[in-house]
Amino acid sequence: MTEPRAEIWIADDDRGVRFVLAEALRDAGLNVREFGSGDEVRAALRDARPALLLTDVRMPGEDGLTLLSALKNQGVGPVIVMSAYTDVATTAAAYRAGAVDYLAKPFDLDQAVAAVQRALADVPAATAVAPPPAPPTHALLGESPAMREVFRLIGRVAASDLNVLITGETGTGKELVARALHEESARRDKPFVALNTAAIPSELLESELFGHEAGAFTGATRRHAGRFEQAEGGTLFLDEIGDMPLALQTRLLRVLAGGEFYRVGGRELIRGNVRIIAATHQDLDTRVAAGQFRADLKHRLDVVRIELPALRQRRSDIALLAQHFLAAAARELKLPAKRFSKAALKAIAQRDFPGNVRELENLCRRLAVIAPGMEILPADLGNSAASSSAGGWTDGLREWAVQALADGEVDIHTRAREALDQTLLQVALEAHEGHRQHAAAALGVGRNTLTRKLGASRPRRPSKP
Ligand SMILES: Nc1ncnc2c1ncn2[C@@H]1O[C@H](COP(=O)(O)OP(=O)(O)OP(=O)(O)O)[C@@H](O)[C@H]1O
Repeated sequence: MTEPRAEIWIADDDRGVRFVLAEALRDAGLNVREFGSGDEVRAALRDARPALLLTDVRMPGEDGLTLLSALKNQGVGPVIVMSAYTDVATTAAAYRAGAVDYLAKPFDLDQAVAAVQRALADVPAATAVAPPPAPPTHALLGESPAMREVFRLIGRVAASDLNVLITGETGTGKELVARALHEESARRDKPFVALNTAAIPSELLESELFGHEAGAFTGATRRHAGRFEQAEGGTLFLDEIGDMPLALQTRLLRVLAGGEFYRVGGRELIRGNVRIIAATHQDLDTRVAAGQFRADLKHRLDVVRIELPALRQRRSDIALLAQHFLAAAARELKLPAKRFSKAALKAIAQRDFPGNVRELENLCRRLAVIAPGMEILPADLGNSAASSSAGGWTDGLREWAVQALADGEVDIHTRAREALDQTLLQVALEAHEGHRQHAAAALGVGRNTLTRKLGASRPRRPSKP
C-alpha cells in the first residue's frame, strides 16, 4: 500500500475516464488510486484518507454529490467534481457541497492535472459552507461552451457576497443570470429585488432606491421604503446601470462603501445588508472614458464580471432554446404541442437574432400560435419573423435613400433608424393601448430597449413607468 496522505483518489464508474486520468496524474508524479463507485470510496475511507478526491457526479449507487456531503469533516482533502452535466444547478450544488473545482466532461487532461495541482497547492482554502439545497426556480439553459463557462462562473461566485457585473446585449439573459446567482446563494430565502435604472425617470430614481420620508417632496404623502430596504438580507439587481445619472452614481458609491444610507428627507441612518448585482448592455469602460460613468463606482460593481455572449455567438444553443420556448408557450397558452422540423431548426439556428434570446422566445411564442401544422416548417418562419421581405416598405426606403444621398445629406442611417424605431414603437403602443410591456413583447424587443428608444425621442415624463 502507498502512503495514504499522498494519494489522489479518482471515483468514476467509467473505466476509460479513470484510466486516462490516472495515467495523466501519474505522469505528473502523483500517487493515484481508482474507485468504480462512491461505495468503494466509503469502504476505503475506513483506513485511509486521500490528499485529494476527484469524483464523478452520476455513478451507480451513491452519487458523487451525496458522497461529497458525507465526506465533510472527515479529513478528506479537497474534492474536484467531474461531470458531463454542466447546468447551473449541478455546478452550484457541487460547489455548495464543498467542491473546490468543477471539471466539465469531456475535459482536457492538462486542464485536469492543472486543476489537481492548483487544489493541492491551495489546501487551506478547501473548506466550504453548505446551506441546504433548494430547487432552483430559474431555468437558464445552454450547452454551448460559452454558456457552460457562464454556469461554472455562477456556481463559483453565487455563494460569495461579491458584487457581480453582468454584461451582454439586450435579451441575452442578464436578469436570469442575476436570479440564478441569487437562487444559488445563501440569500435565496430573502428577497430578490430588481430595479431598472433606464425605465425610471431620473428625478424619481433616488427615492426609488433609498426610499423617502413623508413630506420629503411634493407628493410624498407617506414614508416609502426604497429598493435597498426591500432587498434587505437579499439581492438588489440594478439593471441598465450605465444609464444611472452621475449624481446618483455618487450617492450609490457612498452607500456601497459605507453600507449605510438615509431615506430622502430622512434623518435616520439605515444600515443595509444587500448584495448588489448590476447589469449593463453598454460598455462601461467607454462611458467611464467619456466621463458619463464614475470609474470608482465601476470598480466597486465590477468585482466579478459575467459576460453573456450574443445568441449569434452561441448558435449551438439555438435549437435547444427554441424547442424549450415552443413547448413552454404551448403549455402556457394551453395549445397543442407543435414540433420543429429538422430543416426549420436548422434555418432558425442560422438567423442573427439582434434581440437575442428574447427575440427567439417571441418568435417561438408566435409560432406556437400561428404556424398552421403540427410540424413547423422553414416556410412558417418567414411568415412570422420580421424579415426584410416584410412588405413593399423597403422600396419606399430605397427611393428616399437614393434621393437623400443625391442631395448630399449625411448621417441618413441615424435618421432612418430613428424613423423606423419611432414608427414601430408608435404602432405597437397604439395596438396595445399604451401598455409598454405588451408593445415591447409584440415588437420582440426588451422593455428596456423600448423605454430607451422612447426616451431618445421625447423628454421623460415624471410619472410612474
Ligand atoms: N439561457 C437562457 N435559457 C432560458 N431562457 C433564457 C435564457 N436567456 C434568456 N432567456 C429568456 O429570455 C428573455 C430575456 O432574458 P433577460 O430578461 O434575462 O435578458 P436581459 O439581458 O436582462 O435583457 P435586457 O437587457 O433587455 O433587460 C427572458 O424571458 C428569459 O427568461
